Amino acid sequence: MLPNGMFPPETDSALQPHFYSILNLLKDGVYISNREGSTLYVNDSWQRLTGVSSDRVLGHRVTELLEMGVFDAIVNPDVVRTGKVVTRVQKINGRSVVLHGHPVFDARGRVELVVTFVRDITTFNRMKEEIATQKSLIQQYQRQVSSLNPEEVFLDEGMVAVSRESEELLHALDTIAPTEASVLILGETGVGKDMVARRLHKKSRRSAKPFIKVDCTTIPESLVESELFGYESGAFSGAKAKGKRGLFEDANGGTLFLDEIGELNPHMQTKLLRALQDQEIIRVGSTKVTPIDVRILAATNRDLGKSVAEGTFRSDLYYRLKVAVLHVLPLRQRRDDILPLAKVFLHRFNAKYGKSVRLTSKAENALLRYSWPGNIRELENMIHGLVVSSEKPQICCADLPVEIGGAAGCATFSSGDFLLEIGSQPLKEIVRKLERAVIEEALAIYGSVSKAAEALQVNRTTIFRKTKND
Ligand SMILES: Nc1ncnc2c1ncn2[C@@H]1O[C@H](COP(=O)(O)OP(=O)(O)OP(=O)(O)O)[C@@H](O)[C@H]1O
Repeated sequence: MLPNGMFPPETDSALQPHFYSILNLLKDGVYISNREGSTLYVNDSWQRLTGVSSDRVLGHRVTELLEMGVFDAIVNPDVVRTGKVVTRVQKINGRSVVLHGHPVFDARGRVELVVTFVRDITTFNRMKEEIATQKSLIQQYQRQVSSLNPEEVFLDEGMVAVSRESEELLHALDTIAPTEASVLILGETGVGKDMVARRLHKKSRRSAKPFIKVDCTTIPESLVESELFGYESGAFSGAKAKGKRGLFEDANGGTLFLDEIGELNPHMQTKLLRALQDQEIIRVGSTKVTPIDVRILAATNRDLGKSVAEGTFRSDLYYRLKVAVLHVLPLRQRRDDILPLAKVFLHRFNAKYGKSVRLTSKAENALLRYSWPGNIRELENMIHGLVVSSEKPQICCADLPVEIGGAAGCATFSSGDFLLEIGSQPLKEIVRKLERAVIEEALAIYGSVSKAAEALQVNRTTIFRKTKND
């Protein structure tokens, strides 16, 4: 292919054929031109990569080939001018190739040849494009999903934990979860003890095994023992003929969550303590011992320490259960969770009933001021009720149950209250918020944008503009 004596000039002509066969073995394409730019040699890989036969280029100058449109980029002139390696991307026959042009100097140090290595990057480019498309699709989906409801999507398994207090609880929970320790979960009714227990299980090494919840108050006292430990055939009248496994056996390998443990009678407290200490149970009516491997979580809204002091709860069981303790605070002691929770519940019930109800800022303030004796359950039920019964898109203060709206003084509007509520802020910001609160109130009262606009003597676009989300 290369005329004898042309390349490389000093190479012994006997070695030249070997030299070319080596170049032909290369995976990368090789393209050689002289300092004038005439094409001297292309190897087989170059022809394969570009789909251009050697006849079309050999003997032609690279500049001519550029003009003829065979290439759209060349490196030869720049390599000759600079004496340095030059890199370019070239489109040839619809394929993208990357060129690395290397200078070969003569004895006087002049660039005599340019050896260009050619690598196909079409596939690489296509993959890059595909990745970019996938990335933008993912971003698009993320935007869509987050616009549906940011809190619901980004909070772990629907568990809202925005306040510092809740974050601390989650941190403690995640630390305890992977251990085998029994955990006592304390907190008022409706604070989320059940949710905490489920998360403890989920984050533990037992997560693939059963999570069994027992509400100690719902099992009749006479049946607690047989429910927990099971029974043998004929153990008592009304028992199944074949006998029955108890909840301890059902939970084997996993977690048993004893809710309302403070309600357990003294006899059962003793039986439970024995099961926990010995890691084995005996079915009612049987003498056979069955080993069990169960992690115990227990919850109560009672002050168990007091029950111990009063002698109604066994102290040894109490200490056996409280290897680790998690206090779930009442909602009034973690007020930063109130509005995120309210939004999650609004979203959930709006979706369920096909509505798009939202709270006015005054109504939100009322929620923040209320003491929530029934905690998260009370908030959830209240939002449920509001969504179900609301005929308007906005829930204002007056729509809230009296104990909540009344407590916040919703019936009257006072600029003094408003100032106290929002604290020190620039006047412009205060006016903007005040304006928005008035418009929201009007929307809630009049039930539609047109009617509110008419009442406030502005046009509809003003209402939309001033109430759009910040
Ligand atoms: N952090 C949270 N994020 C979202 N929802 C929550 C959270 N905590 C509790 N809830 C919801 O509040 C309701 C009450 O929670 P849960 O049943 O866990 O409370 P509890 O303390 O176990 O109540 P009880 O003392 O009556 O057994 C449930 O519907 C639960 O899904």
